[in-house]
Amino acid sequence: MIYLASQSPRRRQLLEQLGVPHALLLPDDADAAEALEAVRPGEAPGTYVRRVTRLKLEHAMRALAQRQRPPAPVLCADTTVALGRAILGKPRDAQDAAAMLRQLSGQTHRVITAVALHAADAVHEAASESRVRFAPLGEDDIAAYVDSGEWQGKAGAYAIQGRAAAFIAHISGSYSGIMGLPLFETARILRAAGAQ
Ligand SMILES: Cc1cn([C@H]2C[C@H](O)[C@@H](COP(=O)(O)OP(=O)(O)OP(=O)(O)O)O2)c(=O)[nH]c1=O
Repeated sequence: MIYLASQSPRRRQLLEQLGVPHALLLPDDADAAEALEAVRPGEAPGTYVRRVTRLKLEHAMRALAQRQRPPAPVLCADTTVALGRAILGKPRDAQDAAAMLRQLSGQTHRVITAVALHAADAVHEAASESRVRFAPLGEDDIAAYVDSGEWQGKAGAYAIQGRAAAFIAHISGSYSGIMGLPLFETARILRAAGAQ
């Protein structure tokens, strides 16, 4: 059994796909968890996503120690959308979501997901980077998508596993990584740690 330190239902679903028995380790304070995701000025997307993943892991390890739950490996992840050097996080509101979708329209961006696992006093890390090409979007496409609410809580304001699939002309890389948990890399670090 491992702990999945994540509030994301997608990550839970993806880990189930691997058949890894797990329990959830959720933060007591959602605002503190959100604060971990602040971007430093000038930080490159790959550096950012790895740093935030390590912070999430440290946060989760503290929660585990405080709650006196049985020890087991702890897994966490972070996903970010990068357009050039610009980091597109989760949109603040509908307007912000529409602005992100306008930026992504007709462009290729990267989706980077880092994973980190604490097991037997060692930390194992991996990351996947994918490229995603959006078709040009009309204002009507953007308005309908924003109305659907699917952008909420999604890096870059879209979900490949949802209606935004209709916008995506091409991907190269890891579909599960774009969704939030790269299964190839996750399985590899679980095996390396003897956790699977
Ligand atoms: C690009 C993209 C992102 N996403 C989601 C995955 C992540 O849940 C979210 C990025 O936010 P994250 O901060 O990586 O994760 P989270 O806050 O949802 O969960 P936690 O930190 O508790 O683990 O965007 C999709 O579901 N589909 C997509 O196509």
